[in-house]
Amino acid sequence: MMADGILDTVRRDVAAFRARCGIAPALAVILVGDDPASHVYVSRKLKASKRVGIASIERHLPSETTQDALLAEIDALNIDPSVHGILVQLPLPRHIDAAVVLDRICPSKDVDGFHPVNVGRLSTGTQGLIPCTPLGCLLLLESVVQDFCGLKAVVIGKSNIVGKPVALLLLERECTVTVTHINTRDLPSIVSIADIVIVAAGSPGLVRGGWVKPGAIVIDIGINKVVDKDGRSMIVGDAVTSELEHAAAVTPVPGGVGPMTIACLLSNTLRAANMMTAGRSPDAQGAQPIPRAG
Ligand SMILES: Nc1nc(=O)c2c([nH]1)NC[C@@H]1CN(c3ccc(C(=O)N[C@@H](CCC(=O)O)C(=O)O)cc3)C=[N+]21
Repeated sequence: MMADGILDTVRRDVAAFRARCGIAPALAVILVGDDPASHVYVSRKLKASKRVGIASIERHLPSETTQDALLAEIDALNIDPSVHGILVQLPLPRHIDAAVVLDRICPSKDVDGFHPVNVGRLSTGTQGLIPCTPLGCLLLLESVVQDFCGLKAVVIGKSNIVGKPVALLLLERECTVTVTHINTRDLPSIVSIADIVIVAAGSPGLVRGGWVKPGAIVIDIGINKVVDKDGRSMIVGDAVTSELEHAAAVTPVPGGVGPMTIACLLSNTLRAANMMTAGRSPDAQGAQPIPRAG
């Protein structure tokens, strides 16, 4: 799996960082409340950190934590020089305004790439920290696409964490990008022109075989919990994989974009640590190039 290759590279580069700086890169993960899926994701992130030698700090706060208390927690991590990356697991409880919280994270420690400074950097093609899922999609695409120039990419979904940033990354690669969403009309006919289909709609079975042209590449970002006919619950994506034999490549769910997200989070943490120790950060002057695969 490609995520394993990235993790191997991160592990090697973490060792070099430790040799040079005498400390390990450190990732702080803040989890508010008891959402079971969030707990599973956070434990995966912490386990993967351990595997590559990144130190992790877990802050588990009760669901009734006030917004001010959460902001104070972020402030403390922001000024702690031994912390290189900060991630606040989403979704947050309803009484907390996620936009205010994400705004508070120091952009140079924002390993999710959700802070407006990093969003702005991405939109101008000059940022430091790229959101993990979109970056993972790009790396998967780069493993099968030699030249993106002029390819037609259709993105289904316009969220801030996936749809919009992945569209910007593909635009930066000179794709012709169409962003579609829940109110898009004639979605199947729009998808049918695509060389690259990126689906992040959270709708199981949305993308049917007949929507996708032969030879297209499908990146499936959906994570949907469904119950099969024997009553077992399982995770499926947004594309009907069994109908996509005519596609050039389709990412599976599970085992596709999800593990890449985690690998990119750790890669971002190492990058944040390297930028910080080199006195260069995405909120300082000096733009960082978008990293390439390989
Ligand atoms: N601040 C923040 N940053 C995030 O990056 C973030 C978040 N909040 N909130 C939730 C989403 C979701 N997410 C996933 C990460 C890994 C898998 C993953 O590894 N999935 C495996 C297992 C799937 C399963 O069995 O559950 C796979 O697809 O193979 C899935 C989903 C990160 N998110």
